[in-house]
Amino acid sequence: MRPGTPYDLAIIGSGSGNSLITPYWDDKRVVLADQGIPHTGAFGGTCLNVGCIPTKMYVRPAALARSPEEAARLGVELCEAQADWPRIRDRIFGRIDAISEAGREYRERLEHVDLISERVTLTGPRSFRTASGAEASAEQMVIAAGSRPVIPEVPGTGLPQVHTSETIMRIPQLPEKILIVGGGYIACEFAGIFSGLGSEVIQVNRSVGLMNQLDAEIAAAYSAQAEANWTVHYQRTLAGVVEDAHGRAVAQLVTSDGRIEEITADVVLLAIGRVPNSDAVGAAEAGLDIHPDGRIAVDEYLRVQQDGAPVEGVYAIGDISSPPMLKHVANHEARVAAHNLEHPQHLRRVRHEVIPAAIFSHPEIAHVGLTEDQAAQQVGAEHLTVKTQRYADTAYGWAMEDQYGIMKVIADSRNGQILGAHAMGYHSSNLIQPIIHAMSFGQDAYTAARGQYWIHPALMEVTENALLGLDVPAPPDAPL
Ligand SMILES: Cc1cc2nc3c(=O)[nH]c(=O)nc-3n(C[C@H](O)[C@H](O)[C@H](O)COP(=O)(O)OP(=O)(O)OC[C@H]3O[C@@H](n4cnc5c(N)ncnc54)[C@H](O)[C@@H]3O)c2cc1C
Ligand SMILES: NC(=O)c1ccc[n+]([C@@H]2O[C@H](COP(=O)([O-])OP(=O)(O)OC[C@H]3O[C@@H](n4cnc5c(N)ncnc54)[C@H](O)[C@@H]3O)[C@@H](O)[C@H]2O)c1
Repeated sequence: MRPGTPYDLAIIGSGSGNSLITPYWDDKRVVLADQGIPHTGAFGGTCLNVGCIPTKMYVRPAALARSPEEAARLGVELCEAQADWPRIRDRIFGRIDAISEAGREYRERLEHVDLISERVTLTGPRSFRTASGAEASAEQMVIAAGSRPVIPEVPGTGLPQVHTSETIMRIPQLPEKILIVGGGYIACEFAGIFSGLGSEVIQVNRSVGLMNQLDAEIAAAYSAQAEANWTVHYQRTLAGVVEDAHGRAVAQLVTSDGRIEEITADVVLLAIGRVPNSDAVGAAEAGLDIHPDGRIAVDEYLRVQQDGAPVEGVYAIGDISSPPMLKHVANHEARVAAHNLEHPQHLRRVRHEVIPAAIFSHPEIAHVGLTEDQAAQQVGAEHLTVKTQRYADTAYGWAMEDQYGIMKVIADSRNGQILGAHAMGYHSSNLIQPIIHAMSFGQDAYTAARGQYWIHPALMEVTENALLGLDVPAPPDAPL
């Protein structure tokens, strides 16, 4: 680091923050601070090292390991699947660690970029101090310091058998039995992975049902599938974990009627949410406005707020400030922040209207827009038209002998505006994309269904039929 003169740009966080260093900064001075991923010190943030990418690299082998069961339904006998965890793990991290390391080396080589591999704390909106005491300031700043797993304040979470998403993917062996605490994205994705690879999975959730934040029909359908695929216990809260004489974890759970229940497992995975790292960067102490859930407050241009007013040239992006903690949202915000840093006189707004997401569990879930309950509240239940299309009622669904796939689309029956879509089943994250497209570009359901050819008999006919099933008016000169 070069003490004294301010940098042109300071960035905290090498996840989405790393992509802000565009060629515009080639003749300027940039400082990028990242303390590294806990336990490995890896460069490049959550998605690459401990998030989206490695989890989905586990989802694929887990799906393959399930194929004998699916094949048998279609009359094909495959031999029993045998997952080789060390090989799966080493293939995944063999690729990821190399990419992370290459990213670090590239940044270190750049003359105009100083990389600080230390924890930093804001000393003001445009300045920070490193853990070793060096100070830096900059004309412009982006805070992209992400989020971290919530660790419940109960005894035993420090035991070596107890993991979060940051450590579970590097364990030495596939656990025979895993206890997963939580009923959201991370818990459900890992339940799908470990059950597919052959572990006995017990998932416990505080409330009744899994993925309760979703449309109620999809949450209920998913919960029923999960209950069929692995063991699920509801209304259990973790009270602590101890180690037994055989080195296994014994989780103590409080039931809804106050009893203590014990579950013994090889490993315990805690997946009960993530909190923004605003406290870890000292955002409140630096005078920035913080939402009650810990997110740094930003305006529509992603400028941080101080006493309700935007701070020029200081931005926050990604999990530290976004309501949805999703990589595609963080990426979009990085593009907006990159533009606004380079064009302070022509700021662009962030686009948060149509945000989709997928949960890569077994089955996979995808959603965009309002749930049916939210849509009813927003436009009135009497104005809704809703179609739930079963995969099993399409030609490709017959080919798959599909048993549970559904896509539900919700629209305003007065004008065909698509308000939301929710799907569960094979490749639902792909099948939903035409609806994301239609919603993003303001295309009504009638036109989206009939204004294009749909390849027959592709699985995408699920999406076509869901749209065709809505009771919406044909616009003037509608496609036939
Ligand atoms: C298991 C898992 C699976 C996921 N799967 C998906 C998915 O499939 N699809 C999807 O869209 N999203 C997924 N997500 C969410 C996604 O990973 C995040 O939304 C995204 O990575 C956030 O990016 P970011 O740039 O805000 O933060 P990060 O990528 O977390 O970057 C923040 C960086 O800041 C550093 N940092 C923090 N505090 C300091 C400090 N004080 N000083 C210096 N450095 C600091 C951290 O070390 C980190 O490298 C997943 C998350 C997890 C945990
Ligand atoms: N595919 C994806 O896009 C993907 C995958 C993983 C994570 N993520 C992102 O990461 C975020 C965090 O994921 P997550 O699964 O940890 O959080 P989550 O908010 O999705 O789910 C948290 C779960 O933990 C439960 N819970 C909360 N506090 C609890 C407590 N004290 N005891 C017991 N249970 C408790 C909640 O009821 C909920 O079921 C997600 O919201 C999502 O934005 C996205």
